[in-house]
Amino acid sequence: MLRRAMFRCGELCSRVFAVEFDLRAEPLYFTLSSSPQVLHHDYQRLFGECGKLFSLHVQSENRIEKAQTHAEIKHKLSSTISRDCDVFEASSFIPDDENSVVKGFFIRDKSTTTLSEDLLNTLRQNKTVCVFSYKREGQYCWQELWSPVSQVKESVRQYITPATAAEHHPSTLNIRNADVFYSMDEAYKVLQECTDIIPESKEVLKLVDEQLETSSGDGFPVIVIEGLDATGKTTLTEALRESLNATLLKSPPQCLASFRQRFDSEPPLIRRAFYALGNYITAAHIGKESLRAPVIVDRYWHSTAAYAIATAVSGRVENLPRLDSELYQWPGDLLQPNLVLLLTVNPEERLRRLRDRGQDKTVEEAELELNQLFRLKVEEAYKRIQNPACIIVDASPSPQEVLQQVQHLIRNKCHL
Ligand SMILES: Nc1ncnc2c1ncn2[C@@H]1O[C@H](COP(=O)(O)OP(=O)(O)O)[C@@H](O)[C@H]1O
Ligand SMILES: Nc1ccn([C@H]2C[C@H](O)[C@@H](COP(=O)(O)OP(=O)(O)O)O2)c(=O)n1
Repeated sequence: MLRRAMFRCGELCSRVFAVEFDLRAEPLYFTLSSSPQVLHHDYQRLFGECGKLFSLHVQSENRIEKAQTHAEIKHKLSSTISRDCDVFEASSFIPDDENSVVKGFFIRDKSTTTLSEDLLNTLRQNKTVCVFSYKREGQYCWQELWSPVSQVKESVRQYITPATAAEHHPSTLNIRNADVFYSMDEAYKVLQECTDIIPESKEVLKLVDEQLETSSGDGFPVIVIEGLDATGKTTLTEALRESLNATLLKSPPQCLASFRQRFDSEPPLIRRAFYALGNYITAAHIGKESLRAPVIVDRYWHSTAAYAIATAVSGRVENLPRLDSELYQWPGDLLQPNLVLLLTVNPEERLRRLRDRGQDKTVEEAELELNQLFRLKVEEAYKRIQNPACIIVDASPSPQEVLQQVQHLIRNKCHL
């Protein structure tokens, strides 16, 4: 019998484990079985190297607790563990089964110290954390529930059995209502669940309650400008406000500005729910303002969904939810704009603009590469969002030329 509620009896063997061994490649997938299996080359690289191997998963019925424990462990692993340790993201899931992912880490400790074991033992005090260790015998490797030497118990050996990739990348399985919210209620519930631990949640919910008098907007056109940081959104939206005599709004709205830093430090579940609610407040403002003048919006739901999806999905662009996935659909209860424009510039020009603003001067190579993967995923997710989809605008020319290009589009599409 397993000591924890985690991975209920019998369930363990129907699960696939995925270790993000190399971010540019597919994870390494394995299942468990009671009979030994010969491991081939890739698995030998992960399990065959010398050192101690562990995996650690967090499972709890309480999603806020689960998200926070996962974030704390991530922080502890990156700040405490020695340089001789490799830490990889690892998850366990039931293939193509929505919401089945249990997130965790895989730890390879090549040191001669007991630092990782001491740390794992501390983390294990938390009832939601489950630790497995891995042992080798020739070409075989097995997993068993880990406990410190002083408390060794009989544990069931489960042999590592190579598995193939499932149709949907595991990191896409838990996106709905954990990273992206498709109704206000779902995002609202998350903040309600954390009012005890994050008092600011109450204030945010109060602002949402006060603002929610949305008209569906039969008034002036509503134009959203989207794009990665430093693609020129501020420059363009200011120019459009002047030239169209428009009202300029943004999401998250000004009334949430003082809460942003607080929620940015929270795990994705809470952080994304905060941004989702920001869109509903902005929607209420749009509803009112569009009765008086055209409205320009600096970031809206495309940003919320694209960043959330790109952060949730690990590794390559190919791992994103498929083109026709429901995950790219606009929430049914959120006011739709008339036009969404996505500003794009090539990576070199964007870096130049960031540098001119005094940012990103000391980005290390590795981080640059990760940023590059992330940027590609955000842009691709932006382009896949539907109803309304965005129109791509090349924002590399001068501010004046970009403005003219956009004015032309607005005239054609919105008859302004
Ligand atoms: N079309 C453009 N050509 C060259 N530089 C630009 C252009 N648009 C904006 N910039 C500059 O690039 C930087 C980022 O622009 P900004 O409008 O602040 O982007 P965002 O709001 O998307 O982060 C600023 O220093 C701005 O002056
Ligand atoms: N409507 C919005 C706006 C921003 N976000 C999130 C998405 C990203 O995590 C950040 C991007 O913010 P960032 O500070 O880069 O943006 P600006 O510099 O304000 O253009 O905010 C969102 O989720 N929804």
